[in-house]
Amino acid sequence: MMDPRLNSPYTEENYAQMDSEAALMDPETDILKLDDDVGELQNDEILDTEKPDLPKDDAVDGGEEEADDEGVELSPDGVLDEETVARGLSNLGRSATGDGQVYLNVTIPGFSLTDISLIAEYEHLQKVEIPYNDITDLSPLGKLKFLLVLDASHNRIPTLLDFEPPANLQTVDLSWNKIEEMRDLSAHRNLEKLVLDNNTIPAVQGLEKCKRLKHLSISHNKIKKIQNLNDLPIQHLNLSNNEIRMIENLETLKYLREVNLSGNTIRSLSGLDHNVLLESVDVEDNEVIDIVEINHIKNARNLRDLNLLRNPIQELPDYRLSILFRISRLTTLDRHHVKEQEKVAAINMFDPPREVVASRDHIMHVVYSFLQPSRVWDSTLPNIETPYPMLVLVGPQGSGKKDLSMKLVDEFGDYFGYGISHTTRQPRSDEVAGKDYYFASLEKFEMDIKMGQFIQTYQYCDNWYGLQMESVENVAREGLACVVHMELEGVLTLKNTYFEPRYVLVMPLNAEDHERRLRERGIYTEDQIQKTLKRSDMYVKQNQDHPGFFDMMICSDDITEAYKQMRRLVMDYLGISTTTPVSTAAPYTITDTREVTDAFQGFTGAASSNQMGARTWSKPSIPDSMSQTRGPRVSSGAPVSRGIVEEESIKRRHSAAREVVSGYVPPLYEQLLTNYPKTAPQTVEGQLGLGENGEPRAYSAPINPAEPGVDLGEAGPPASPDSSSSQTSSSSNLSDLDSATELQRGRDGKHNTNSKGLLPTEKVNPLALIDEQGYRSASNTQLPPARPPSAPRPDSKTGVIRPGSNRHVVLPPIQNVA
Ligand SMILES: Nc1ncnc2c1ncn2[C@@H]1O[C@H](COP(=O)(O)OP(=O)(O)OP(=O)(O)O)[C@@H](O)[C@H]1O
Repeated sequence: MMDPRLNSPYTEENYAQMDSEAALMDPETDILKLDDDVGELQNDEILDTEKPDLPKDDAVDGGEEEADDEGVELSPDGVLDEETVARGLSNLGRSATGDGQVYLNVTIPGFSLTDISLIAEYEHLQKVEIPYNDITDLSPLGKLKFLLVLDASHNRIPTLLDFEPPANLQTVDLSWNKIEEMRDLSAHRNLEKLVLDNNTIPAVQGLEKCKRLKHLSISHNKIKKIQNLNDLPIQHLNLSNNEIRMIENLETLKYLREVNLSGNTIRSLSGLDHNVLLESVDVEDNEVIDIVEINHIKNARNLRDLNLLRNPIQELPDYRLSILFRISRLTTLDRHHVKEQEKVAAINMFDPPREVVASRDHIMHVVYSFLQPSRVWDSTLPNIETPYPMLVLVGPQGSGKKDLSMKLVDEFGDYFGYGISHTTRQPRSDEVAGKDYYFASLEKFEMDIKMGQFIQTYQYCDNWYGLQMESVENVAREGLACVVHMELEGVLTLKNTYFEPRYVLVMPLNAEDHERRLRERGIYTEDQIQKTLKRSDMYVKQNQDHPGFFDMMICSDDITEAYKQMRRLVMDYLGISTTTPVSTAAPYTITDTREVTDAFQGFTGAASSNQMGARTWSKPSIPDSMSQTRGPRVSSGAPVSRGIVEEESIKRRHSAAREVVSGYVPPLYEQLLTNYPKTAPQTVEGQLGLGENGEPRAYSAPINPAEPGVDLGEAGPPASPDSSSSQTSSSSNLSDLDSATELQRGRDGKHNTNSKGLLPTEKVNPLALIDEQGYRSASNTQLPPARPPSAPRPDSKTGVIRPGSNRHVVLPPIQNVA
């Protein structure tokens, strides 16, 4: 057998041949490895991939001797012999001195070696693997000047690296030995990886000069305190299964990427706050109990792997989602791969997007309402033609939307009623229960939720707000469109319902004015003011990010101006001349009923021929069928000015017609960018009514509080015009009214009148109407039970008109009239 200690067992010829083949050889075979490669060889890999997987028990104990197949005894009495070394050599390559070919590695596991003196003669070895022996003395290694990698794990070595240091020793595995303490390793300053697992080391020390140490593992020892690691470039630190109680002195480990502190008695993750490059944290089997501990590793932007198994924190409800919510970038948690769905679930659970909250809110109310005995809300029942008309003023607190709503209802009481929300907040001194809000205790509010009463609810500044179906229905039953005001979240819920309100964003654009207004009210805390101001940005963003979400925006910096704008808008809806006041408080005179009729008709004509969309507002007073008979709008010989919507619509149609005739097809981008209204222009039907004998009057039903069967509740009905004042206002605008009355004539030309000779929508109590139809209402405030499927549907032919949705007047869409 050739002497393996020789520099080159091969001739120059062989070497040349090997040199050329080197690149082709499989590195796995471990037959040929040039010395150039050794330097680049990842020491970790060497240890990991080449270390024989020999459990300690399998190692040959002293006394037993190895023999090969031919019966040759290897290293008798634990003394390393040449034959054993020869068999363990591998990786032929250029020597570090560059003067020949040598074996660079030796692997001699499990030979019960106690004496390795012979190894000193193989001075070119760069990698020595001698695990699973009984070695106590490594001093012969001092002769291996070129040693880079040492694996002497599973031996009986009592002292750490107690031999003359090879200049470049980089990787050392001395796990499973008898080392009782760490000594000064200043001499091994090129150490990059040191593994000292399963010894009995009580303290980390002696590493101060190891300025290249990247990997330190001292698990299963007796370490009580993390210390003496300052400023080391450690990337992987394993101090698992020690007696460590707190994480400390790691802040200077700027390169720390992986830390394993499992199997200690650590309660807090504080101490990891500054290790921002952490990718993996393993604190399995510790005493981490509080979810807030996670905050200490939140700053680690690269953290992907976290193990908190066997910590009390696992007992927390929704523990896994809580963690994922706090650190959503994790890919592995508690050794389990994190699924995308979990991350979504975590966000939906702990910080759900407003849309999700709204959907849940909606689902909750739908479910609770289904759990109640089935009810049909006639007046707001959706139908294929038009939804029930609602106007929602939305904006941040203090934007003035409530004032605008109230004022609108005051002035346009013939058209709008105020939808009173419920709230758990305390009434203010100037507020009237049942007018501003229905004030309820939290218990009552919750009970109402469970009773399926709400359409939507929202918690704002610790108080609950909600709109009940009955509030809307109360307004609808009067034949009025409902005006409500709410925060954005309420709108998001409403958008899930079958209601299709128009949404007007009332926005104070000047933050300072807004703040001043909030402060002047003197009812908000500083926190509330700040929250409100912050939420203003949210409204602006919502408006920008979701074009069309709001049908219109009104700047409410100047509330008077805002109301003017609102008023114009509403008058435009209603087709009322903008030059004339409408309220009984500020009546205006209609000089020529024709003008009114014509105005309405013109409005109808324009919009009805507009095919841009289908969403409409309805006013449940006038049969649709009648609304189609109107002619063009002319007033007193002069054309009545059209609404802006109408004008725009006509312009668009004319231009479209011209383009079609001329064969012009707009390019795609133009089609895409054309700023059509987000909401569809509609057919405008009877909004106006003619009184009997040609008298103009309000067509909507003035509710007489004294009238039996009508319970107005605590606060009475939503603002509703007084019928006498309406009637006497031949002056009263409601230019509309003339034609509306006309429209309310039956198909046979007769009025659908009740016993008092009034139009059903004017005097008929909807509840009485329901009773007439055989429905019973337990109390006046209660709505009727569901109509049995077999029950005849009330219709105008029988002279009884179902309140609400079977009669429609349609309002045009909101356009910015500014
Ligand atoms: N049903 C509801 N759903 C959601 N938000 C609502 C609802 N009812 C009222 N809100 C809104 O809750 C917020 C707080 O109501 P509150 O009555 O305390 O407001 P405010 O201080 O009077 O301010 P504002 O003048 O804007 O109404 C307001 O923005 C209000 O519009």
